[in-house]
Amino acid sequence: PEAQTNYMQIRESIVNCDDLCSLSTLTEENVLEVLRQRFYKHKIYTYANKILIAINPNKFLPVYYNPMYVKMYENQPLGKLSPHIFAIADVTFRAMLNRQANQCIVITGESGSGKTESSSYLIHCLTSLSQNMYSSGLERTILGSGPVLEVGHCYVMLLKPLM
Ligand SMILES: Nc1ncnc2c1ncn2[C@@H]1O[C@H](COP(=O)(O)OP(=O)(O)OP(=O)(O)O)[C@@H](O)[C@H]1O
Repeated sequence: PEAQTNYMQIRESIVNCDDLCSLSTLTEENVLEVLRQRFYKHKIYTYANKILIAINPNKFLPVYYNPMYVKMYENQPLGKLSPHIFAIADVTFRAMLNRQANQCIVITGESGSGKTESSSYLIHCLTSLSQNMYSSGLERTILGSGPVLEVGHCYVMLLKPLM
């Protein structure tokens, strides 16, 4: 029973590892194990410091995309709450406003990994965050136009402050 308890505790700590940089031993095997165990628990997002790793669940996970989540992640430092794409949108948006400087989000992954889907969630969140400043047709316009720049398996989304 003691070995069983230890095993459960190790599993639990693996699943709760929100940031790969907090692993005491950083090996490819450990990284993959964390991502795998989290994925089994429907935790598709994990940080590697300020990088967000998203694993395509291939099904809609409503728990992630409740509109309330945009509010929840608003103005929160990265890493304070569970890893989420809305957190990335929020910190980038805030950095753009506070520094009055261009910011960019790079989304990369192989074909079918979820780049387009992730771009849509980012645009959705950025639109909500900026709804006081822009017209409500913005999201439709941006979603219709697709990512700002696509190079190979890489999308680059540029956020530019209004002068
Ligand atoms: N976060 C997600 N939640 C639910 N389903 C997702 C998610 N990400 C991706 N998918 C599913 O995976 C499919 C493929 O994703 P997507 O089209 O975004 O990949 P991609 O990286 O843009 O592919 P390509 O480079 O070939 O255009 C989507 O149609 C969607 O069904």
